[in-house]
Amino acid sequence: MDFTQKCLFALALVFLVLSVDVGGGGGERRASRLKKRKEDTTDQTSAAASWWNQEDGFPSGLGGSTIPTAAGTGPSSPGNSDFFSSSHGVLQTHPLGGDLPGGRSSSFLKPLYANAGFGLNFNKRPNEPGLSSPDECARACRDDEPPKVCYYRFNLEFYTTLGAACQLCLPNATNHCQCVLGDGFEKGVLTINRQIPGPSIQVCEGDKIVIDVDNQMQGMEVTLHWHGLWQQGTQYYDGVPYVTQCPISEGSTFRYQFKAGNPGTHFYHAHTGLQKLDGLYGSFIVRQTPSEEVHAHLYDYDLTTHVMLVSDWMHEVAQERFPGRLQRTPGQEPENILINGKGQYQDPNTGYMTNTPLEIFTVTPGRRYRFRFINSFCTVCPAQLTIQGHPMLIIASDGEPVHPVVVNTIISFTGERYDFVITADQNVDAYWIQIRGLGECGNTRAQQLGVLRYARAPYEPVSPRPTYDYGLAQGVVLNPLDAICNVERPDAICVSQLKNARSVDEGILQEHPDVKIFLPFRFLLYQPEQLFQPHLYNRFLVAPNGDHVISLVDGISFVFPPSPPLSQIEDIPPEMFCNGDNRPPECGENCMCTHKVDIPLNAIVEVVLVDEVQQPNLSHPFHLHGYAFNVVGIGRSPDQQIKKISLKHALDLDRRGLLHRQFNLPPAKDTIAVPNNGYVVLRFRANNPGYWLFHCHFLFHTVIGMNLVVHVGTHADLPPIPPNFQRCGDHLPPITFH
Ligand SMILES: CC(=O)NCCc1ccc(O)c(O)c1
Repeated sequence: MDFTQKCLFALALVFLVLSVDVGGGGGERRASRLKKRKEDTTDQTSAAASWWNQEDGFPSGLGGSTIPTAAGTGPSSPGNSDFFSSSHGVLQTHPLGGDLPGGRSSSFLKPLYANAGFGLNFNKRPNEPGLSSPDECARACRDDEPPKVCYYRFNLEFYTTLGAACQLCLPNATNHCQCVLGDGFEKGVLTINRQIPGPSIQVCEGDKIVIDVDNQMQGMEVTLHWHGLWQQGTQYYDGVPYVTQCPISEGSTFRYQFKAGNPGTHFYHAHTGLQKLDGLYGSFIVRQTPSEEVHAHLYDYDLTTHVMLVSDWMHEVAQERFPGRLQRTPGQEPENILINGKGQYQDPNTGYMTNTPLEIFTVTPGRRYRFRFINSFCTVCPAQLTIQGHPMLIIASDGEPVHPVVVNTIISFTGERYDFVITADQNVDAYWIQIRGLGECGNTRAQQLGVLRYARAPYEPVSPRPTYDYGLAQGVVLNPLDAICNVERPDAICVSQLKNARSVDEGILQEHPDVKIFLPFRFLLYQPEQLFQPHLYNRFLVAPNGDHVISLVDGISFVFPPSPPLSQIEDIPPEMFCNGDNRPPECGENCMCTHKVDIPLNAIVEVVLVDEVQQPNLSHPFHLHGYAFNVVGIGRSPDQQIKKISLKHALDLDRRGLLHRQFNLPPAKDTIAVPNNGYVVLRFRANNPGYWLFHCHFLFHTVIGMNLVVHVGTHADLPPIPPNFQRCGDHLPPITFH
């Protein structure tokens, strides 16, 4: 395809966008368009609010995924996908020069990291010297260069997909044009700088990060959590509401500032309520210099554009599903999946498919590419990633390097990250990338496609699209759902069987830890007559099967205190805190309090998570803030006659030495799925003082209490509270009317 053709296709897209009904655009036009839709489609309700493949759209067979990138930086010009390139795994600015990283990406519609913090907001940038822009920070890391101070400004708003901004996206737009397409379905969302995902933060280890979060969401409070960053020395900026900070109130700006202390593929997301599901998330990559990066020799390129962030996507705002409906799509299953915010949607009733662009990752033949995969799901569905014809060499999980292992399919859970290397050694062509939602997503058959495209190849593979039921061949699977992890097998490997590529703290490998904590977790099932009584307002979730439940960890359903213990411990009534050994009196099965486990600083801690949920298909991923832990064992009961694991049984297995533990380079992670009807043994050295949330990373389980706080050290171990740190809490003065 030559340049003129590319422009034509781009123009076709713009016209198509213009044909989308954006409302308020003249009654005549609107009426005639709606009429046209009537002829084109059978389902009026969904078609009227969607970006469907219409007969007058793209030439047939081309679809949205054929859209070229920005003029002059299109993937068909040789080598231009290698904006950062090197032959030694070093990230360098490509000699083609001229363009800023923000000016190119695999789609002109939404560069991953364009313009974060500048542009119209430029006047709000602090007037301080020495701040670097997002583009300046997304660079090749070098030993001979001092760290930068990377400044980001995040504007959080209510927003809408397919809005009027989508008419303004020109093919040569170098800035983000504020059009959020999602999967082509029109709906209300929450955005950061009018992008989903939000701006990509890409820095070097040791850089200082400053992020001004301006909350302009009407009637909402918010915090952002930097998932995977340990916040050593900056505990106050971990972003957990009522644990490490007061939430950012509407209209105010909160400045997060911390060092990019631990390298790797991380991400960020809202930690308040259900906002993450509505669009508040983005990638956070901390690169190393080639001399520090243990796997630098395994790849040629580590591109800013080869971040693959996957998220689940609903066609309504998240609150519609919490506590949840009984009749109309009960439960919390997502309608779709997005790859870097992009995708298409096929209406299961009409068969109509939107023609929004798919995400395209461009590679040059013969080269080796590092991909950084981030699972930013909210629901319970595991995500299965397969790339047609391209095995993946796993080199890191949750930012922590492992000994390389080749797999063909990765199964991951929300909060996990996997780094892998792909070699572009196949025919110059385009290849499908398939993300399938497993588990409960089998009901909606949610899946998404992307494209791995060799430079100068077509934009869409010629092979048929993999479908949910006839997908790409799985081959060797990382993290099989059967979780048989204590044996070598030809068809699969578990993340717990990967070997740590760094040395492991000797203390972790001792037989006996200093502290050992068993944490069983389950749901508490309510009968409606227990729940719906006068003056009783217990929270609950309506599960897909109609069950009304809350979550319990060690018999406790976590509630947030009114103030953050980190900054306002004196404002929290001491009786609010509890744990398995100190339950509130007479709470019975329904104990609601601030579950807090105290750990001495520097202790070696072992946690045994035990799945007492017993819901087939559900494996709960637990995420620990402030740390990476070593995964020492994953398993299920070896006793054939024991059908269901329980705390009692896990304790018994441990006494008999039958809990699976292996001490040969256990991998480090910060998020680990506890297999259904199984357990996980993890260990860490409690060397980071603070109040660290430890929780199931399923969003709807977090809001019904599947959390606890790991409190490490004492207040004397903590850095001082930042000046003018916000305060919050109850206002309960004496009643003054006498
Ligand atoms: C008593 C019980 O455990 N009921 C099942 C509750 C449940 C909750 C959330 C889900 O996603 C799910 O599939 C099922």
